[in-house]
Amino acid sequence: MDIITVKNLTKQYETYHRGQDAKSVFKSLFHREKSIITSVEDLSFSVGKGEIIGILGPNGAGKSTTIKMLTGVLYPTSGEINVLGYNPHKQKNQYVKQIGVLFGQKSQLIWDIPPLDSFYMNKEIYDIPTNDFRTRLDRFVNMFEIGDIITKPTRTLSLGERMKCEFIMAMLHSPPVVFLDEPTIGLDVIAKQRIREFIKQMNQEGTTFILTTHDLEDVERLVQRVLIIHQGKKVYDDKFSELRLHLGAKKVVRLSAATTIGDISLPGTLISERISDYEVELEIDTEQCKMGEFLHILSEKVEILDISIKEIQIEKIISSIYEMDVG
Ligand SMILES: Nc1ncnc2c1ncn2[C@@H]1O[C@H](COP(=O)(O)OP(=O)(O)OP(=O)(O)O)[C@@H](O)[C@H]1O
Repeated sequence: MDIITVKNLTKQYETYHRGQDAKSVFKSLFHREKSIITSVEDLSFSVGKGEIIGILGPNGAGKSTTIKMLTGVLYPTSGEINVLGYNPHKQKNQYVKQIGVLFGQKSQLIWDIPPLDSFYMNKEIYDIPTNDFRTRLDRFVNMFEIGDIITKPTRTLSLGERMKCEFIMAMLHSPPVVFLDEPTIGLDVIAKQRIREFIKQMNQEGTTFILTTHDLEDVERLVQRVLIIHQGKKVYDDKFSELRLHLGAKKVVRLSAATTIGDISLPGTLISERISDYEVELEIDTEQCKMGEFLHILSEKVEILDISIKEIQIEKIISSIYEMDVG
């Protein structure tokens, strides 16, 4: 069952040219030339209940703008958004109670007071019954093991501690849909792991998550479906597991040899990086060149010292999708 539908969503920003040099900056004080930036263009997708969907794309692709429109922070220029039957920007007051929001770069906690006081503030804002509030708070604090820090002023907390508290802020009213914009940005490996476990647990209990991230480990560990946007447009929307198929059956081979490695002219084989005369990284399309055949021919050409065979990196697959779109 779809609980989010987005149809032909477009967002344009109006900006004014100021120019680079002093003369044009001065001129712009009297006459400002307007220009339009299209951040999101004709974007359509839907999200089913219980999904974890990742919105990916390079810097400036329009991910945050999309999340801001979905959460009702920004008005779309055109198009439609329906989340749980609500129109986010038109029914904002009722809508905010249905969703949780976390912007990795922007805090919802109040800097000078302890997180616990901010949690109590949300209890009032969201009308959370006292018993539910206590049960959820106890549970989340135990899950994150942060019982000892929630009474310290927020400004004294580490980034990881603060982010865990931000998650609690976003989840205390038990929203069915949660939007996360860069939820693990700047965190260490352990904190990232904790946060991913938390998201997974909440998802298993029925929460739908829509997240943006540049962290491909978030994607590999959490996300079931990816939506890739580039220059505001959707360029990919499918299961994460299908992403690998996009580049065919490619493998990466790291090879070091006792002798100089010259050109390896085999169909479906390409030297992707030459580290030295004796060490290279190759990309092999195993549909065109079987691994056994490759190894056999290779061993006739060079004296192999070491070899490793890996799956192609997910970064490469994703950037190949942007590149295809760029043409
Ligand atoms: N308030 C604004 N006024 C004008 N242009 C804006 C505004 N906000 C965003 N943009 C532009 O819209 C485009 C998309 O920005 P957005 O922040 O949505 O990208 P993003 O995919 O989230 O990028 P990043 O990964 O860097 O966070 C960019 O070109 C950005 O400069």
